[in-house]
Amino acid sequence: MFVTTRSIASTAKRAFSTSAVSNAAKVAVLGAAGGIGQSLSLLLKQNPNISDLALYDIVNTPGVAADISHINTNSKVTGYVPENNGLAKALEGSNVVVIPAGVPRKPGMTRDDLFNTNASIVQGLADACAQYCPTAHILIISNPVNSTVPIVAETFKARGVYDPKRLFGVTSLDVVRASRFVSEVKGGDPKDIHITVVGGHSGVTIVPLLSQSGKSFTQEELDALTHRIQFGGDEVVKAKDGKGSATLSMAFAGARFANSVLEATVGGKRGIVEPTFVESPVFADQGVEFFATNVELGANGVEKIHPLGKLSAYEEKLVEAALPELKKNIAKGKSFVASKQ
Ligand SMILES: NC(=O)c1ccc[n+]([C@@H]2O[C@H](COP(=O)([O-])OP(=O)(O)OC[C@H]3O[C@@H](n4cnc5c(N)ncnc54)[C@H](O)[C@@H]3O)[C@@H](O)[C@H]2O)c1
Ligand SMILES: O=C(O)C[C@H](O)C(=O)O
Repeated sequence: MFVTTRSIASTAKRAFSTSAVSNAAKVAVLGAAGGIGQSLSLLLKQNPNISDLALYDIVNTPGVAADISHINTNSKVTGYVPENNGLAKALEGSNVVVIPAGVPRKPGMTRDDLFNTNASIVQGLADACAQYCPTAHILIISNPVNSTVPIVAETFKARGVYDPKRLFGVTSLDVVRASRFVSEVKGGDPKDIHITVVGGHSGVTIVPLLSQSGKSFTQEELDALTHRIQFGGDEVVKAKDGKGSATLSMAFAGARFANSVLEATVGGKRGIVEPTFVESPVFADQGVEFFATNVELGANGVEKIHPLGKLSAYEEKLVEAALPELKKNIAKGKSFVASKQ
């Protein structure tokens, strides 16, 4: 169902003609009525690089879209639900698709416990993206990211449209948390504290490289900060006490990552580097096909995958612990898609 009566054809045309900036884009949010989806859509409405914001969910998007559409920025907001081919209409002409659809954790659950529900949701949405916007940049927030990203890759491969440069697992929240948590211990403005976080997005697969921050830490600080960055999500899950996981900080981190992708792709800006979980050569020789490191973004998405850089002995051990878990998570995502074919 449309919130406005405009046809999808006119939506697509407008995406490149009547915005405040000449290179403005269409962005679709799938899962837009959820905790992350609503706040993320609110932040994206303030982004001048976006001319069309298409909000899709299985419920409630007409209301969310009507509400956000009153904000006085240039972008046009449309809301879609599955009826009347809503998903196809939301996706057609999209330059970027952000996916926070799926269930969040409750206390006592791991992200992998979400697999049974979220794998099918993500696969279904990925299959629609492969059909209706095969060249869009796909940003995956839905957990478990270590498995949902390979699910999207395999789904795109099955349709013959996979481009590894255009698929990103969003790990920005780990980096946002790391700079905040380090500032709490060491002082300073978190915006000036840059912590590289590599690996994946769950527990021991989240590997902060504190030795590269230019700051010095006692062993006690290293242990405490590393644990807090790896398990920061649990703090929010526990505090929300059964009402979900991080939504507001995730929306902030997701909007920042989406903006970087837009600036590099449709905006033509060069030299933007973001941490993200992508198909990567860094540990491919050890059978780990996807890995998060800093990635330079370019016109076609992934431009250059940065290496790990120099690691301390402590960090080498963290990476060693992350690799088998990552390998298992990636294999689980791939075999899920294979089992459906
Ligand atoms: N990558 C990260 O760093 C990160 C951070 C926080 C949360 N997450 C994950 O993001 C996901 C969403 O979290 P949330 O708190 O927003 O959950 P939520 O339950 O508040 O919202 C999820 C939304 O997805 C929608 N949805 C379900 N199936 C759908 C489908 N087939 N198509 C479209 N929409 C569908 C639901 O209707 C709901 O509105 C969870 O899997 C969570 O674990 C990831
Ligand atoms: O912890 C979660 O389940 C949500 C998210 O992955 C997070 O890191 O906050």
